[in-house]
Amino acid sequence: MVAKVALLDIEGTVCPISFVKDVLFPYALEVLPDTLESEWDSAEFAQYRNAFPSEYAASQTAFVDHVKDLMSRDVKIAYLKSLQGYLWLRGYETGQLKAPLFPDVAPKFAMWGKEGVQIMIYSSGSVPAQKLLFRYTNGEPADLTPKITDYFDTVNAGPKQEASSYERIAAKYPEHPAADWLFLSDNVKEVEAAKKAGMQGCIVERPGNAELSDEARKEHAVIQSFEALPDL
Ligand SMILES: CSCCC(=O)C(=O)COP(=O)(O)O
Ligand SMILES: [Mg+2]
Repeated sequence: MVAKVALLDIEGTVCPISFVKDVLFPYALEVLPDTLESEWDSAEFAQYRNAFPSEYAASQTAFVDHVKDLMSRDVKIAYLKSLQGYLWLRGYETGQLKAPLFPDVAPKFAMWGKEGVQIMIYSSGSVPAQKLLFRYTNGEPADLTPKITDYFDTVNAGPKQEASSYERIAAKYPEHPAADWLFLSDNVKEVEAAKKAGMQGCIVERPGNAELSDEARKEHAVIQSFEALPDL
């Protein structure tokens, strides 16, 4: 496995799914009513409110009900992801939120840095939300953003289960053909899409992730820790 770019998913790959479901989502729902109360008509909040379908942007009650419904079904739609990033900002800045990265992640970032391997992120979370998560981690140093070259989400790259999204990402770096990229994710369909686009792919199996099928284990490389990755 020789790669020049490590392209990383977030949830279920660098941090537990439970951090997103049991910490980030409840935090967003907790601060939502007060945020709407104080910012509903503000110019800053307009970009988030106006991105919602008009029937939900019309009243605070409809807005909250829709956000709750989307989050209960873990719908990864761009306007929700964008709002979540905004709601999490204060939580990270005040120290209430800190991303619990798996212990093998930061050491691997350091190693890739030494080896000249570029680190890029591709998550359903919005780019601003991705930057917050890597800016405020439980690691030492806590801020891993200086090690990350670029960030991709469903807005600037497209859906994560489509090969065309990975082609778009690779095309931004003509010096790195698709074969130079290694995509790491907990999601089998995402890894299959990356491989279809010509990237290398590997499934990351973390505690709390969905069970992998025998077929997925046969078809793809599966690791439980970044330590298991050979030097790139
Ligand atoms: C980086 S924001 C928090 C995670 C999140 O909201 C999300 O949807 C993560 O999905 P992923 O594509 O990283 O599995
Ligand atoms: Mg994931």
